[in-house]
Amino acid sequence: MIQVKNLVTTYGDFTAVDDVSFTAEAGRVTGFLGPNGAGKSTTMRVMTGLTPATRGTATVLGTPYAALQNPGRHVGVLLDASAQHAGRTGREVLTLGAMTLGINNRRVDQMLEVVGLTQQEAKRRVRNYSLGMRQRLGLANALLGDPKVLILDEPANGLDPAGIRWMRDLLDTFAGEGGTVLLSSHLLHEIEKIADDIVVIGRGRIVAQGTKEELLRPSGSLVRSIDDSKLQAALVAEGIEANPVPGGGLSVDAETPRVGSIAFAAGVMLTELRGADSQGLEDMFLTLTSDDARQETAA
Ligand SMILES: Nc1ncnc2c1ncn2[C@@H]1O[C@H](COP(=O)(O)OP(=O)(O)OP(=O)(O)O)[C@@H](O)[C@H]1O
Repeated sequence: MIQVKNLVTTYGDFTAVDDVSFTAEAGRVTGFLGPNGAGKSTTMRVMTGLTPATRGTATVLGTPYAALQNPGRHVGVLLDASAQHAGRTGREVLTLGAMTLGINNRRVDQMLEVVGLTQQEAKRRVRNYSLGMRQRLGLANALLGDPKVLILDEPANGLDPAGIRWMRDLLDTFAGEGGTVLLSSHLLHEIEKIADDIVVIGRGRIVAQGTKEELLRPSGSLVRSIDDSKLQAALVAEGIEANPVPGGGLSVDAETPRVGSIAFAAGVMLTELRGADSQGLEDMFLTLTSDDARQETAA
């Protein structure tokens, strides 16, 4: 389990992470989603002891990362797949990793197989790896010490759709065996495919968190009737928000049975009543992204 509590990280007078709290549970894959510059990497760097917290705490398996003995045996970390030594072969990277962790060299071959790098590819220098291959190697490195927790910054970056599916299966298996996975991405559709739980961050603050089903669940209804104004008045009188939508009808902040019964009581005949589309998270994320894009353009 990973626990972040009221975490604040500042760079000079700039607050990159602003009172962030969330938990990544064991047995689940938690997606950490946010636009570029939202504070994901900074949070992960604090979790792994690379950047100090200004305030608040981040613990992994109940302990600050820096206090773990031989942390690679407990926590697998992949923060920047491009930062691996370009002059070493894939096999050398893993062999050195195994030596540092004090584990049997046999694990190198096992991990190469797990991440789908061939013996031939393992002999190539990392500078000649594609980004997707570097991600696979980084993941093999993170898995070397047979950890209980994985912290992965943008691990799907550079993977093709088949690679993303492969990663989802691998992380699902890891979590299925009781492991904790936290992975970041700036792409909603990537996170949607891989994660069970989602934490959304924007400009250093958590803006939403919950299970994927909760966050993507359609909420509200779309209703059309022979008298939308009368229906709107009846809904508003019950304290329910109802707004006209282009093309006719109302978008209503209530589930369909409640809308149906209010329409019935008000004597308004309905011509259409259905659940709204699951646009909520996507809309929120697009707003976050466009706000940040505007800021960057203005800067
Ligand atoms: N060492 C640093 N000094 C000053 N500002 C920094 C430093 N590192 C990060 N920042 C700033 O903190 C903010 C958060 O950056 P961070 O890298 O955590 O975002 P991110 O969500 O991981 O973004 P991306 O998806 O682009 O990787 C950004 O505005 C960034 O410019």
